[in-house]
Amino acid sequence: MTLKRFSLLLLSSLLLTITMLLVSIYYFFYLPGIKTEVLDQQQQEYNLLYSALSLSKNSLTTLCYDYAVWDELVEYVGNPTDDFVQSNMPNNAFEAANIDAVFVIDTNNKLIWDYQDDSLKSSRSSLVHLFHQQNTESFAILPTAAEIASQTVSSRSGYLVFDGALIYFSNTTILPSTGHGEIAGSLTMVRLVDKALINDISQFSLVKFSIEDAQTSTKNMQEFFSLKKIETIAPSHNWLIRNTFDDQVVQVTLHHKKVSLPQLDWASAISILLSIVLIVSLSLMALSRLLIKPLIRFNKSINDSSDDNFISKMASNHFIDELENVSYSFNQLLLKFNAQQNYLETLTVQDSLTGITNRRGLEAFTKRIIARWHLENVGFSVMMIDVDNFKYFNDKQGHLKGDDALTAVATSLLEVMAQYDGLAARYGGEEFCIILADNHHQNILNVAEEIRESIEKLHISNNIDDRDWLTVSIGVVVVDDKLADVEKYNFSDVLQHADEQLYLAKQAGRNTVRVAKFGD
Ligand SMILES: Nc1nc2c(ncn2[C@@H]2O[C@H](COP(=O)(O)OP(=O)(O)OP(=O)(O)O)[C@@H](O)[C@H]2O)c(=O)[nH]1
Repeated sequence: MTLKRFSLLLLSSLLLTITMLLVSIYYFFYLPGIKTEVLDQQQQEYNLLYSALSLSKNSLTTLCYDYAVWDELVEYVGNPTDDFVQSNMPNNAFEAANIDAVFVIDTNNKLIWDYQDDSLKSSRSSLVHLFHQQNTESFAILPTAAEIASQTVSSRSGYLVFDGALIYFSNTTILPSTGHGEIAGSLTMVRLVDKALINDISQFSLVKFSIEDAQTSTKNMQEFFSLKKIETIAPSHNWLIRNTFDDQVVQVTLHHKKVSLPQLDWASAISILLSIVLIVSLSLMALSRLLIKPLIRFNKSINDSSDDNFISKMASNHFIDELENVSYSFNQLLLKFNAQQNYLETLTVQDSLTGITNRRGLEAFTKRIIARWHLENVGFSVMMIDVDNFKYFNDKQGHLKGDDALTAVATSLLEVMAQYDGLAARYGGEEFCIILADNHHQNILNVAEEIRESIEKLHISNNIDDRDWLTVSIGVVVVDDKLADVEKYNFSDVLQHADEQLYLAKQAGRNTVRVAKFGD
């Protein structure tokens, strides 16, 4: 698998993983959290409504008891006076306490005094009638005759429907404040659960609710006045409130503020997905630019090198440190490799003893000269240089000294040739060859003489014949420009001619130069 494909695969799986992670977070963490939060809120709203409705019930019951168990009221039932009413039962006190009706009844169930709010005034007789009517043995609202006779203290409260409206009543036997003694009658207080009260409770509890007639489908509806746990999220929840005779009277509907779970917003989801795709694409581009492309270039430069044997340096200044290190190490390796290569190449064209170019190097150099000669008919010169009586030298002074002498001769040749356009090489054994671009007869003769003299001036001890120093004989051939039928000749012909001149130089007594024109 290519690196490009691998990174594409890697980033695709990254894209998939991020998407799945986001979806999982949404469904397994975010949504359940929100669900619990909404359920908690709905439960709190129910608890608040429960407390508020209970408070409105309980406060009436407490107030009724406080008034009923009171010596002055006992006295008043026995001897009703306007003074008592004016100073102790003012209408505005009941209005302030949200009490819509108050009835003081003696032990004979005779109405002694009553207060009714305007909303109930028109139904005054019917309300009292209702109390009496409902007062049976099984469902009593007022103390029964038997209870009065047996002086049984009673306290009753509950819901009733009156003229289609829900009322809450509380009835307590009138007793002296000690809580003992003869029952003087009973006190009934009524609170109308009308729109005004519902509004008050709504404002007080900050919960919106309504109370309506119980619908027909109340079979599975639960009782309101037993603290409930809300199990499901819904826009509203319903409960029943029964009247004191256990009839299903009204249903309470709590309208929740937070009613639904957040829906998946497709526009947001798509924009998140697009953002992820964008981020992943940018990452891919960055990865490609910073890592993949340099590696591909790196690979290409190595591959290309196998075709032309030339390895180019790897580009540096990479953003990724490791890549920079690889590039640096590779370039260092390349430097070492090139140095080795150069060294090996030098070895193939360098004479190991004298250090100057060997015969192979000479042939490589000659190719260019010969090419120009054949193609453009440009002339040149060749010198064959042979150390005189070298066998004798070796025999007398030893082979090692002979090697040193050859090295000294080669070095001297190099020094002289440094001034001229040409190449000095060891041709083999004690024989050297020089190729010069110049083909001016006199110039070449001068160069050859300079070489001959420079060797003699090395003063390498020889002691042969009458000569003290080691010398060389030189055979020179000058190849003129514009030679006729140049294509007929090759380099070996030139060398052979130079060799002939060398032979003549030896014949002439050695330590001498012989020059001839090629072709003569
Ligand atoms: N020390 C040493 N001797 C070498 C080397 N190569 C060739 N020789 C010697 O060079 C000598 C050449 O001897 P000859 O060919 O007889 O020629 P010469 O003695 O120089 O006589 P002329 O050329 O006629 O002056 C031989 O004894 C070779 O052994 C070398 O690399 N080192």
